[in-house]
Amino acid sequence: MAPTPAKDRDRTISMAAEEEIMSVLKERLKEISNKTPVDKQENVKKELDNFYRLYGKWRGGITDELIWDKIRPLPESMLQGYSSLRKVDEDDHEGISRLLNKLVVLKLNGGLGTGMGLGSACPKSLIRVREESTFLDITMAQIENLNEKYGVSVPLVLMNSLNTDSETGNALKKYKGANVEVLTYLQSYYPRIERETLLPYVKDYQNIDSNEGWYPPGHGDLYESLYNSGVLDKLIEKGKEIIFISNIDNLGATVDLNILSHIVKSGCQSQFIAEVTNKTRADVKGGTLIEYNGCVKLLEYAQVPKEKVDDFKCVKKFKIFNTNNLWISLKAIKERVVTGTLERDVIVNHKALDDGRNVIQLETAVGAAIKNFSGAFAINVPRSRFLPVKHTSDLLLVMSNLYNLEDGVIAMSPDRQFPSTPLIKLGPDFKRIQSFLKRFQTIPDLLELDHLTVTGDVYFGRDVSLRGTVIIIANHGERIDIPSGSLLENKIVSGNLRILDH
Ligand SMILES: Cc1cn([C@H]2C[C@H](O)[C@@H](COP(=O)(O)OP(=O)(O)O[C@H]3O[C@H](CO)[C@@H](O)[C@H](O)[C@H]3O)O2)c(=O)[nH]c1=O
Repeated sequence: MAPTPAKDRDRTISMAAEEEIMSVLKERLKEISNKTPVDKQENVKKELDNFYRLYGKWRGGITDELIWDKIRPLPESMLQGYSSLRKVDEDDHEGISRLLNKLVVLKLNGGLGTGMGLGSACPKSLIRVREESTFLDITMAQIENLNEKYGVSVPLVLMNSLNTDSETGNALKKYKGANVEVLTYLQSYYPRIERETLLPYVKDYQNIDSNEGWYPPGHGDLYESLYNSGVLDKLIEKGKEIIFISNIDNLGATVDLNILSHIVKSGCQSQFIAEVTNKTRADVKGGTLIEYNGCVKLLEYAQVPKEKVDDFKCVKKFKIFNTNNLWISLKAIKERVVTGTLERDVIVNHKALDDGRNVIQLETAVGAAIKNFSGAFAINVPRSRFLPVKHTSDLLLVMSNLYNLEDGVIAMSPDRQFPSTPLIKLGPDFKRIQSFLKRFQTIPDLLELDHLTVTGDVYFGRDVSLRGTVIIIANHGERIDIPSGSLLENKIVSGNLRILDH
C-alpha cells in the first residue's frame, strides 16, 4: 500500500452538502447492487454497505489529521521482548500438536509483482524467489512440513484479490495431493471516488477486475471479507482458535511455536499480537506502532504528512517497524465484525488514472485493528522473522548463499559471521526481474558483504565474490562487466570495463 498522503477532506463543504452527498451515494450504491445478478446480490450488498460505512467515516472526519506532537513511543507494558517468552519444549510433540491444531495460517495474497516489473497478470506469490520455488511453493512446503512432522492439520488460507485469484487457483492445482488444506477467498472491491464529484463513477458491478472504477481496499478488509466469505465460520467450526496472518512476500513469517504457545497458555486473553522488529534504515515504506491519545495505533507511511517523512524515517525516533505478522483470536474477529465494532483508520489514497481521471480510494490496513482487541500488545521479534521481498535488491539477498532453504524455512546461513543483512542498493537497470536476472550469470557470494551499491549498465560473471563495501558505478552510456571468478573486497569500480567473447 503506497498512497500519496493528502488532506483528508475538503472542509469547505457544509453539513447540508455532506448529508446530500451521503444520500446520493446511498442511492448510487443501491442502483449498483440492484443491477448485480441475483446470486451475487447479497455479497455485493454487504461489500457496498462496508464501503458506505468507510466513506461515512472519512466524510465525518473521524480520521482527522494526525497531530504529530501527540505521537509517543509504545509504552513498555505494550511491547514485550521475544526473548522473554517461555520456550516451547521441542521434544514435546504431543504438546506442540495440541497447539498447532488450534492454528490457521493466512497469507495476504492480493498483491501483484508490478513492483518488480512483472505484468498485471502475475500474482507476486508466483515469483520464483529461491531456486525454482515461488513464495507460494515455500509457504506450502513449510505448512506441509509442520503437518507431517506433528501429525496435525494446519490449514492455509489465502486472501486473494481479483488480480490474483485465477492465477493462484491454477498454481494450486499441482498441490492436489499435498497434506495441506488450502482455503481461498476473495477480498472486497470498492468503487473509486471521483475527486470532483466525491461520488463513484461506476454504475454497475460488471467486469470489476478489468474496470478501473473498482479497487481492492487494502489488506484491512481482511476481517469483513473473511467473515462474509463464510471461511471464518468454517474455521471456527473446525475448532481453530488462532489465526497467524502475514504478507506472502515476507519469507521470515514462519509459524513460531513460542508465540503460539504464549497465546494459548494465556487462554487467548491476548486477542491480538503484532510482531514488530527493530527499525533499520532499510525500513521506510511500512508502518510502526505508536501510542496516540493514550491508545495503541498503527501509523502507516501513507498517513505521514509530507513534511514529517524524514522524521518518520528516523530510526531513533521510531525504533520499531511493523512486520505485519499478526496473531489474532478467531472468535474475537467474529465478535467485532458481527457487532460492527472494528475500527480502523481510513487511509486516503489520491490517484490519477490512465484516462486522466483524478480519483480517491479509501483503504485500511490489517494491523490498524489492533486497538479494538483486548490484551493486545506487540512482540519485538528478531529480524529473522522479517524478510520481505519488495525489490530486486531483496531478491538478490534471498537468492544468494546468505540464506539456506529447508522445509520451506529460509534461514540465514551459519557461515555468515555476523547476523546483520547487507545493505544493497541496485540502480534502475536492475529494477525489473527480467533485467535483474540477465545481469547475473550466477548470484555472487555475499557471505561477507556489508554494503553493495550498483548503478548503470553492470553485468556480473560467474562465481563472483563480494566482500565488505563494494560500489560499482557504470557511467552513462558505458558498461561494466565484472569478470567471472573475481573477488571484490572494499572496492569502488567505476568507468567502463567490457569483456567480450571471441
Ligand atoms: C493493498 C493490498 C495488499 N495485499 C497484500 C499484498 C502483500 O502480500 C501484503 C502487504 O501489502 P503491501 O501493499 O505490500 O503493504 P506494505 O507496504 O508491505 O505494508 C504492510 O507491510 C509492512 C511490512 O512489510 C508493514 O510495515 C505495514 O504496516 C503494512 O501495511 O498484503 C492484499 O492482499 N490486498 C490489498 O488490498
